Amino acid sequence: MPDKAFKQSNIRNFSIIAHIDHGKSTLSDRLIAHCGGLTDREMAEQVLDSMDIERERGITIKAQSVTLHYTARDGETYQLNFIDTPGHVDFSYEVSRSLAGCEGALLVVDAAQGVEAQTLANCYTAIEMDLEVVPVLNKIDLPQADPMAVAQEIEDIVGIEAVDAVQCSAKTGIGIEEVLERIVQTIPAPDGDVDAPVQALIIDSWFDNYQGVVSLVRVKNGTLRAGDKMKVMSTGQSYQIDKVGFFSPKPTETGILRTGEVGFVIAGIKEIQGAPVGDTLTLTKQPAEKPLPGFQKVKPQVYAGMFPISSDDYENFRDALGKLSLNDASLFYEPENSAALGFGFRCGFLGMLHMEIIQERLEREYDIDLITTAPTVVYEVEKTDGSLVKVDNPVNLPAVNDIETIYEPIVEANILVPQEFLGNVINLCVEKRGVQTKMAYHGKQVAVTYELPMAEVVMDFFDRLKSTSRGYASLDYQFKRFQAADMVRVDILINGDRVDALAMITHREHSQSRGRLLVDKMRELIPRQMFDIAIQATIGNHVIARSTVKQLRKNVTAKCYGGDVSRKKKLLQRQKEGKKRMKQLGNVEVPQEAFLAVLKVGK
Ligand SMILES: Nc1nc2c(ncn2[C@@H]2O[C@H](COP(=O)(O)OP(=O)(O)OP(=O)(O)O)[C@@H](O)[C@H]2O)c(=O)[nH]1
Repeated sequence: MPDKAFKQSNIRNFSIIAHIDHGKSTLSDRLIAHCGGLTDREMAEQVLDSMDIERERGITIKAQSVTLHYTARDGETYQLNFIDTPGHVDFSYEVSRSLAGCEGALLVVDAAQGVEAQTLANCYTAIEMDLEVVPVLNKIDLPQADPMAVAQEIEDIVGIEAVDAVQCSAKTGIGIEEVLERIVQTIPAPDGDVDAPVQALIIDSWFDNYQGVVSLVRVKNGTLRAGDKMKVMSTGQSYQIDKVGFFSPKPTETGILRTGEVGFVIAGIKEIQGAPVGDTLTLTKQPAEKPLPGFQKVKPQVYAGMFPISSDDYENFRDALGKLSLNDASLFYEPENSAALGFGFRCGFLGMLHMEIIQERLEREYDIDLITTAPTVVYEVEKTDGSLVKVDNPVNLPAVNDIETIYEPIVEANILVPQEFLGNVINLCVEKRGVQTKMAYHGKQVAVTYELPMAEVVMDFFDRLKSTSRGYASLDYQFKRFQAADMVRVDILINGDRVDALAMITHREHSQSRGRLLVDKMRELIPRQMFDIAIQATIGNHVIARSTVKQLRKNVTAKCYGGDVSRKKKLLQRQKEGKKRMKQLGNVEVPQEAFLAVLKVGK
């Protein structure tokens, strides 16, 4: 195939920036198919979304890459390295990491939907990183597609030229060759010096049970070969390179990765932290003086406790978190001990979706059953003695008498919404204690900016925004500052015992109603038992709401008359499975849902 006539000037490294559902996966598959990367059978499944969870949720989470060879109309064969990026608001960090390996990005916009906020944020990241942004109008086969209006919208809102944007339909295949031609013509070839000491940026690393750590790298200078001795610059550790190659999308060994190329490196690294993302690889025999700049680190925004239901799983859990955090630098964890839930970890996430995905991966890939506590943001607390502490766990909020002021994190949220739903969006923002700072009309769309408490945004804001705008509003947000707020801790007592894992921090204004909703919700969720269960919400010693689960022995088999034993067994089995997700608190059994009930009372 390609290799004999290798030319650095014929390499094009690019990513695709697109809002969810605008057709990134379909377009990727088209590009792969056009360049002959896979057989029809292999194409039957969308290939780039490799993890099960991604496929089920239909979203792209992890950066992956594929190398294609395209013979262009000018007769030259180009090597296209396409690095996939995730599309959800929680994962903009991973986008910047993928972009760090590229010279260009396709901005894919649904020609029937127009620009959305998330595309915007990622697009600005690409522009800041000096990438060539190539607009692509997708879904032109749809009758409601309006490519000219959307091109104008791109110019107005994103601020890049788009009048002659490529138009295509990833679904029917129209315009796909034009997209490839545009990539070749407008995205610059990588620069970089073949003769300089090797510098390769680790875009991603993951743990493979057979190969050890596999890293996806972008070679910025020099050449990496199988058999070379390489050094991980941050740790100073050296390893012999076993295999190098690229994904086609199947892993293909080439024995060599040259300046400008993107591919994998396997070097028998067994320790999980051996090749951190953002790090630089060089060779021991002629090491580079400095590592590459890497990319900006992100801090987790949301924290929650995660506790294995069975304490036997604790070590596995620690190990699994280590493996997951290898290619997810934004996942934070440290041991936490809860009186109610035992030993577990306090984990930090970028947002709620990130949290759900990690929880699902732990349960599915590592087979660990977990109880997750309600997520909370990080507060700054000024104490009466003048000291300032950060609190990411309601349990650690200092005693009321020791608190001078609590500061809550405020985000700036950019929302794009069609005019007809603007009223609904404004109402939602007001309900969430938002303050409007900007509003501008762009054709049919309105761009509004609000300052909102992060605690309100991370809970159910995104879902509410979507449902109030029939899915049309889009959101992007970033941390702005800390601001003094009248926050209180609401505790939950079950039969008089405070359950540390159920505490929440909330605004005083909402504390009464949320406490009420929470105890009512708990009453629904906690199954009746052999005795009455009192549920109370308190602030300090003050009870703000109470509720009781009346005693009753739920006898599910009573419904089966006669002697159908197998049906009876099945029912008992089902009841047992239902119990698996219960946690025994004192003599009360509390289901997992109760620990997340706070999320359901976000009003
Ligand atoms: N009519 C039409 N539908 C398309 C086109 N491209 C994609 N779609 C459809 O749009 C939907 C979303 O496409 P995907 O490719 O999964 O979108 P995505 O942007 O990859 O979504 P994420 O992976 O969630 O980021 C699917 O139902 C596709 O079949 C197109 O050109 N025309």
